[in-house]
This record gives sequence, structure tokens and C-alpha cells, in this order.
Amino acid sequence: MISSITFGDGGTDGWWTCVFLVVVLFTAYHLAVAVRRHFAIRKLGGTRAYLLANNPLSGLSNAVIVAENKVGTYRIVRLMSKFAQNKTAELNDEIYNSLPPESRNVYEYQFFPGSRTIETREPAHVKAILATDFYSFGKGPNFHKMWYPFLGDSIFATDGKLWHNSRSLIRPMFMTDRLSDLIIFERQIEKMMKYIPPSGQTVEMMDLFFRMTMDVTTDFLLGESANSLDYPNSEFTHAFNDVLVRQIRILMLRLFSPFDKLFSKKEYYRDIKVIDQFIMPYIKQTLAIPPEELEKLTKSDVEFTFLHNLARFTRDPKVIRDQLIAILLAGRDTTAGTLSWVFYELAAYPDKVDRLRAEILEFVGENGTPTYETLKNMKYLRYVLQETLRIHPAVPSNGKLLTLQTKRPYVCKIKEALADTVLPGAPGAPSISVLKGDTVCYSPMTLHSRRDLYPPVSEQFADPSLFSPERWYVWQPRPWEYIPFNGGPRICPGQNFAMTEMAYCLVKIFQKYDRIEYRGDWHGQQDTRAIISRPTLGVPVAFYAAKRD
Ligand code: HEM
Repeated sequence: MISSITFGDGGTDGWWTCVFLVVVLFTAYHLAVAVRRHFAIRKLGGTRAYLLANNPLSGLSNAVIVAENKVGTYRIVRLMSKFAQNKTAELNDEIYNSLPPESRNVYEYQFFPGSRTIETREPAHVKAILATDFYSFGKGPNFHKMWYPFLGDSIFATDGKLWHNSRSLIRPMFMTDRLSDLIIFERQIEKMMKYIPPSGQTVEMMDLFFRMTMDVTTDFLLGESANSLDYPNSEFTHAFNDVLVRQIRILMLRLFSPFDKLFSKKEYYRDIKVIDQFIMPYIKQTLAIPPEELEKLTKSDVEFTFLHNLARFTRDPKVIRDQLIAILLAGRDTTAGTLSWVFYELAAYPDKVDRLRAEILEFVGENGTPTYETLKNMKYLRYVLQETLRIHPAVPSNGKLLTLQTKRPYVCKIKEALADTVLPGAPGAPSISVLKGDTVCYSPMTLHSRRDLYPPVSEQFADPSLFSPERWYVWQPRPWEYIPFNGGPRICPGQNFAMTEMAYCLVKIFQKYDRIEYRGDWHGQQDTRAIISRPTLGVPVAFYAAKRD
């Protein structure tokens, strides 16, 4: 029948028949998938979230986003242009504001029935993904595969047993307040301060923060810093800066698969080689230390490094390499990006600088050295950091793929097959069925900017869009409404390390300076998100040294 269909000038055309068949099979397949998924969703007892786009046409072209009387924008084109302009926060607001009142905080879209993405800013959903239904969600095999050349089998790229092993391996180094960490902060922050020019001269602080956190993290991991403060143009520093950008480019090109293979990955692999050439000698050196010597080293709080700790539990250089790279990645950009935002915000509020400095002088004095105890007791200092992470969470968006595992990971004793699951409904709303393979994204940034989760604006509680550390004196976010460090079993293990490092840095800077002046376009600032948030225009400021008694 089909072969008798005629096209064009009336002759039977085998090619057209093939195309026709492909279209029919493609449509039939997707219809079958859609029907199967429809029933699977119903069977789970939940519903779908508000559907923003249902097929390539509505997804790619005319998905109507109704945002304050603006109708009919082109979603993907718009998304890409907002992303290119570093305005994804604006786009998120626009999308969420366009949702119907009964589904204000969650929506979904799909180009084909089998590729569904759910986006949520509902605390109950975040709690389920990160904690109560933890084993149903993970990074997924695709993420592991895509990041493998750079991150290997490290804590960041894995789920289940591999992830659990990594977590156990690194946990001991983050369990206690280590004196050696304070010594590292002192050493590297002091060095950074030498690069701040005399009063009144402009300095690009973001650049200094990225170099300083690179040196702190390598010092912590290897016992020796990469010294990017003194040598910002070293091959290693460049490779580490570039590799993430190249990794993101590779991930984005995957959207155009299989044509992504046409693009060369030579530079990406070259960067990884440079990074490995820097790290591997340290690993070799450490593995040459006899186990009994390593055990002796554990007694020394100052000499014992992260690398020593890893070598006590595994002699496999690849396992050690993967974990080191992951911590370097986790620890550097997050802390540098956050510190950059702290100084961007403070530069607009001289009164808050005064208040912060007064607290620092009260607790540490002009020349004193901070301890864990003094840092913990300085409330305003902590509130400055918490407030910065509320407005500018370092990881603004996060996603979890519903895992395709057939068994629960071994850490959980229940062995039944991992089935589809549901995200709990908000009060008064039905739960949302989630099927294996669906992608679920939650965004700390959009969650933190939900006005309905905050108390009314008052004299003590400023508008939530404003930087106001003072609000923390009268307000405590409810669980799962403030998640800069994630939560549940995958909560950031470096949280205490990062908060101490940033607090230490603020103390050192404001012991010396009592005024900051912003030397750029403060209001024109944007948010670049190469996974980690940072100010697009950098942080050009001038510091003014305080008069000493
Ligand atoms: C302001 C600083 C920091 C912030 C806001 C932050 C935030 C986060 C977040 C949101 C995650 C979860 C990411 C995901 O879902 O994949 C995470 C994971 C992680 N962070 Fe941090 N982080 C910071 C600093 C650090 C530091 C300094 C270290 C180590 C020195 C570190 C080590 C890690 C590790 C190892 C993970 C992976 C945990 C796992 O998957 O089990 N972080 N961090």
C-alpha cells in the first residue's frame, strides 16, 4: 500500500516513502510512549505539573509565556538570549509569574513524551528530592558519562555505592575544626592582601578571590599551594580556569547530538592533561610514604593533609586523583564567587561596613588573629555571609535525574526494585507523579526569591530583594526554604570550611580597611552562571585603610 503512494511529478519515489515511513514510525512510537506515560502517571496516583510545552513545536517556537501582558514570546530563543545576557533569574521570574495560581511553584515541559523536565521551587519537593526520597534521585548515568574525563568516579559525578564510598573517604577531613585550616587561611589571605593596592586605588577583587581560593584549596588538599596569587598565568591555573568553560560547552553541544561530535575536544583534553600533570607528582610522592609513617602523620594537626588522608584508605592513584579534582572544583569557585558577591553588596552599604567592622574590632581587635570560637560568636559577620548566600546562592540551579537504577543502593537495606515516585503536593494540591528517567530541577535562587515564604516587610525585616543582614536577627528560615549548601545526605561537606574561610577573609580585610568604594556600574551588574554564580562585571573597588591609634 505505502509503496504505491505517489509524490511530486507522479513517479514512485523510494526516498519519499522512506521519509514517510520514518515519520509514521516516529509519530507512532512517540504516541505509544505518551499513552504509556499517561497511564503510568495516573497509576501513581498523582498528576502532571502545569505543562508549559508539550512537543518540539510548542517547546521550540510558540510556547506562550504570559508575563505581565506580554504574550507569545519564543521560549527557546528567549531562553538562549536571556542566558547569553546573564539574565536567567529574570527569565525564571517571568516563567513562574506566568503560571496559573493553582500551580505557582512547579511546572514541566517536554519536547518528546520520553524527555520530561520538571522545574520546582517548592520546599516540600526539595525536601523529597534531597532527603525523604533521596534514593529515588541521583545525578544519573548521563551526567557521570559526560563529566567522566574531568571528574572520573569522584563524589561529584556518581550515585549509589561509588558516591557513598567517596563520601566516607572524604568525611573525616571535614569533621572537626582543624587548626591547620586556620593556618592555611592566614597564610593565603595575608598573601592576597599584599596585592591590594594603596588606599583609593582600584583593584579587581573577584580576580584576587579566585586566585586566593585556588591557593587555599590546593594548600588544604596537597600541603602546597598552586601559588596562583604570585603566578596568575601559570599553565595549571589557566587549564583549571578553562576546563570548566569547555566542559559546559561540551554539555550544551550535546543538545545538537549527533552533530556535537563534529566539534573538537582537543583543548578540553589538553587542559585535563595539564591538571593531571600538576597533581599526579603529589600523589606519587604521598603513595611512596610507608603506611606506618602515614599513620604517624595523623597525629599532627598541622602536617596531615587531605591527600595523606586519602592515601591511608586507598593506594589507587586514579581514585585519589578524582577526589582531589572534585574538591578543588567544589571548594574554589563557590567560595570565590560568594566572597565576590559579599564585597559587591557591602560596597553599596557603608553603614553595614561600619557595623561589621565594629563587631570585628570588638571580638578580634585591630591586630588579633581570629579563632574558630571568635568567628562563631560574631553574629553580624555570619549574617552578612548568610544574607549573601540567600540572594546569590553559589549554585543557583540544581537538577537531579530520577535514577534508572533497578535496585536501591546497598546503603539502604530495602532491596525492592526502585519504582517511579511522586513529589508531594503543596497544601491543597495533588502530588506530582515522576517517572524513571524524568529530570527534576530545583533552583535555590528562585526558591530564595519567593516572597510568600517571607514575613511581611517591616522596620526590622527589609524587602526580601534587598541585602539586609539585619533581617537574620528577627528571622529564621523554615527548613528547606533556605538551601545554599543543599541538604540531606548530599549536603555540602565543606560548609564549615567555606564559612570559616570567608569569615576569616572578611575579618582580615576589615581589620585593615574601614571603607570600600565601588568603581564600576553597580546597578548594571549581572549574574554569570557557569554552574557557579559570580558577578559578570567583576568587583572593581577601592579600599581605604582605617586610621590606627
Ligand atoms: C560558599 C561556599 C560553598 C557553597 C555555597 C557550596 C554549596 C554546595 C552545594 C549546593 C552542593 C551540592 C551540589 C550538587 O548537588 O551537586 C555542594 C556539594 C559539595 N561541596 Fe560545597 N559549597 C561550598 C564550598 C565548598 C568547599 C570549600 C568544599 C571543600 C573544600 C566543598 C565541598 C563539596 C563537596 C565535596 C560536595 C559534593 C557532596 C556530595 O555530592 O555528596 N564545598 N556544595
